[in-house]
Order: sequence, then C-alpha cells, then structure tokens
Amino acid sequence: MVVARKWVYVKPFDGLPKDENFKLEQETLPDELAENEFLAEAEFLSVDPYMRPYMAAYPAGTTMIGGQVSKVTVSRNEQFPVGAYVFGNFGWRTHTIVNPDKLPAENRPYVLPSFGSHPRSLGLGVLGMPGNTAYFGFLELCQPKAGETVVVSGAAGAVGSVVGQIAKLKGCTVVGVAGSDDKCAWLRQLGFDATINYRTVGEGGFAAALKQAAPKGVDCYFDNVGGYISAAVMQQMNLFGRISVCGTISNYNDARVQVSDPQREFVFKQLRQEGFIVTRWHKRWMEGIEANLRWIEEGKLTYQETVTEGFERMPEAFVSMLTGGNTGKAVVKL
Ligand SMILES: NC(=O)C1=CN([C@@H]2O[C@H](COP(=O)(O)OP(=O)(O)OC[C@H]3O[C@@H](n4cnc5c(N)ncnc54)[C@H](OP(=O)(O)O)[C@@H]3O)[C@@H](O)[C@H]2O)C=CC1
Ligand SMILES: CCCCCCC/C=C/C=O
Repeated sequence: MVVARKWVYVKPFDGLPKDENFKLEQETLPDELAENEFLAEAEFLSVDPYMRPYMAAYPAGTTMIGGQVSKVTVSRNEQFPVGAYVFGNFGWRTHTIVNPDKLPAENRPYVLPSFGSHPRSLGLGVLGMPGNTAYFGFLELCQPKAGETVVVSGAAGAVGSVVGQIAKLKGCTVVGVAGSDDKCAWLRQLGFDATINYRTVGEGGFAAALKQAAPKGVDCYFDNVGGYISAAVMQQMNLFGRISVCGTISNYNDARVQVSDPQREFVFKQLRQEGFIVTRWHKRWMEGIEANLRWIEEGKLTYQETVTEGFERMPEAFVSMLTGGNTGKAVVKL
C-alpha cells in the first residue's frame, strides 16, 4: 500500500501566499495499476512563479500544480520502465499514478535524458521548463544580433540567468536587473556586462541607472517582471527594438499597477513586443534541453540552484522564491 502526501490549495490566495492557503494531506493509492499506468515517486519538486497566478483558475481543494523529477517504481507502461527518472507535471505530491496517454501532448511526462555528471534536479531548471523558456523565449522572440544591447529583468533567477548567458553567447552586451548585491555580483561572474540592483536604486533612480548601464540604448528586452522596471526600459528602447514578455512577477501578488502609456515608443521606434507561454514550443522541447546541456558541457552556461530540503517545506520554499530568496532555480528535495 502506498500513501502519497500532497499539498492541497485550501483557500484562495490573497496577496503573498500564507500557511492558511495550504494543507498537507494524505492519499492512499490503489494497489493495482491499470494498463499503461506507472507509479512515480518524487525526488525533486519545483516551485515556480506561475503557480501563484495559475492557481486562481482552480477551486479550493485542488492539489497544488507543479512539475517534479521522479523515479518510476512500478510500471505497466514500457515507455516508462521501472528505475527511469521522469519529468512530469504531477503537482505537489510525493507519489503519483500516471497514465501518460490520457494527458494532452504539451503536458505529457517524459523520461529525462542523461545529464552526465549534473544533478537530475536540473530537469526542473536549466534543463527543463525554465531553461527552455530562456532558450526559445529569448532566441525566437528577441532574435538577438551580435553587438546589440540586451536587458534582462529577474536576471538572477532560473529563466533570467540563462537568458543573459545565452545573450552573451550571441555576442550581445548584457545588462541584468536583480534584487540584491550578491545576485548582481553572481551575474557579473557569469559575464553580464552591467547589473542594476533595483531595490537599491529604487523606482525613482531606475531610469538613470539604466541609462548608465546601457548608454547606447536597449535593442532587446527580456521581461520577467513588468511594472515600473519594464516601463522604464521601454522608454530607452532603440529603433526596431524587440521585447519578449515572459512574466510579470512584480504584480503576481498584488493589484496590477498603473504604468506610463508606452504606445508612443512603439510607434516612433517601431518596436515589437510579444508575450508567450513556453509550451508553444513543446514540439521542439528536447532541442532546447540538448542545446542548454551542450553549452553546460562546453563550460559556456553555468547554473545555480537554491535547494530546500523536505516536502513539508514546499509552501515555505514557494514564498521564499516569490520574495527573492532564491538565486538560480528554486527546488525542493525530498
Ligand atoms: N511565459 C512563460 O512561459 C514562462 C514565464 N515565466 C516567468 O518568468 C519569470 C521568472 O521565472 P523564474 O525564473 O522561474 O523565477 P525566478 O527564479 O526568477 O524567481 C522569482 C524571482 O522574481 C524576483 N522578484 C520577485 N518580486 C519581484 C518584483 N516585485 N520585482 C522584480 N523582481 C521580483 C525575485 O528576484 P529578485 O531578488 O531579483 O527580486 C525572485 O527570485 C516569472 O515572471 C515567471 O512567471 C517562467 C517560466 C515560463
Ligand atoms: C501545467 C504546467 C505548465 C507550465 C508552463 C508554465 C508557463 C509559465 C507562465 C508564466 O510564468
């Protein structure tokens, strides 16, 4: 008999998530698997920003959504043999019975490719959804060219740290915006040309700091945060600049803020801005993972993880990530 533990969303979020929003419950799983099913035991779980806005679409009582790296322990599906490690969007739970054939194509679990000597947890970060967000969301939508100036907000996080490094690989000058001096120091170690600690300069000082960091203006903006940081970057875009809108974490916990009207910049500088959800590239998923793995193996792409130990600490790790407690990818180890 397998008893799964799971974190249930018991009360809608209001502002920053709190303990009262979550309840740790148990679920006894069936003893027998049906044809094509397998049993997965979680090893690493992901905490991601999207969980905050996405949960608004789910009723109280739903298990928290999310990805995990897990081990197949029992199987009646030859594509997912016992002992294989898989990525799956199984939610915040320790054990899951899965029938992949019943899931939509963009949400199917997959067996992790070999990461060589690198940890399997990278399947939640640089070699998973956030890495692919950086790879496709930046390269496809920004179309960066050597010599251009790229600004990345949320730069020391899972997505942003990869975007900035890919931009350097493409020969760009890269400015990273992050929320602490330590994060900014790490970004400069990664090769970022300039950094801005937005908490230190504040909203009033941000435009001047950006002017200093990007004196030739901004050709590509990879936007992870929205709000006043993005409003200021848009004012400093160059002719034919491109903006990839990845996320707006600055307002996931709050009412949306009013920012200045950017339309004039779009007309006279002929800018292009596009939002995206990374699963639009699900048919090319392995291409992104293989490219990022190759760059890691070549020493051209570096990662960092912030690991919280213990399934019971999922809510704590989630809130910590939302408030800047992570550098690189935030994961929970069971
Ligand atoms: N469109 C898509 O398909 C996808 C979008 N995303 C989006 O990408 C963004 C980054 O995600 P991910 O890399 O996983 O997360 P991160 O690893 O970057 O973690 C979140 C970070 O957001 C920063 N942050 C929190 N509040 C604010 C704020 N008010 N202003 C500026 N920064 C803030 C914090 O860093 P700091 O200390 O610097 O403030 C925190 O560490 C998110 O907006 C997310 O929703 C992610 C994956 C897919
Ligand atoms: C069902 C899981 C889908 C993961 C895609 C996450 C897209 C993120 C958007 C904004 O953060």
